[in-house]
Amino acid sequence: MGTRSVTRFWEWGRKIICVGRNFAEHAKELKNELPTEPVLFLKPPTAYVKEGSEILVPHYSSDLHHEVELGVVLGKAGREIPLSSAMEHVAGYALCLDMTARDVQDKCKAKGLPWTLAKAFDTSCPVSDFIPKERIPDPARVELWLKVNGVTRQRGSTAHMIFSVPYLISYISGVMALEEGDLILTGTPKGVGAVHEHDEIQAGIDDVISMTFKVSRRASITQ
Ligand SMILES: O=C([O-])CC(=O)C(=O)O
Ligand SMILES: [Mg+2]
Repeated sequence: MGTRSVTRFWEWGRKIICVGRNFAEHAKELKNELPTEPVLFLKPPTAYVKEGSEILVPHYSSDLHHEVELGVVLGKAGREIPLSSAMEHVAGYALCLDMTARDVQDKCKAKGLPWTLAKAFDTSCPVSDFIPKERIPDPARVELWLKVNGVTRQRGSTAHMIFSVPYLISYISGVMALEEGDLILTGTPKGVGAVHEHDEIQAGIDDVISMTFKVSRRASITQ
């Protein structure tokens, strides 16, 4: 492959590592306990969707939720990364949605099963353009917001994260090697809720970026 730039990280086919329950108010609204260490799950790179394409409700869900999150784009590989140098591994950021089939996730939770069907389906990871690191001098001071059909549903500051961006990088790198082009979704603030076919989702980071997606329904597979 010729030269490729991490500014188009979604084309690299690398890991998407998601952190759950990283905001106390969101853990509470879903009646989950506060985590004592980060809750992690994965999405495949086929989950990516960019502005101009639609978010598809999976055919097996009738309760698709939006979760607006700050994404961290890795610029440098590493394992067992110390907290003190964690930020050197960040190339930049992206505004992300962790689309979640909540009805399916609730069933998985009740049965103690993994969340793959609820979190990893095609179009479950809408992302903005790459945001260079300099545009966000402090990832603990990012104001995230999300509107559905013009009505504000989520607004929250990353100041309220339970585990900080450098801590997450260090922690995750002790579980799995981080690679250039990986994306870490850092968890959603409160206010998650359902979206339906024909809805318009608008999300943003104050003073930095915004993006818009339409919701459509995926046709069921006839077997
Ligand atoms: O609520 C969930 O499904 C966990 C999660 O992804 C989050 O907190 O961002
Ligand atoms: Mg999430």
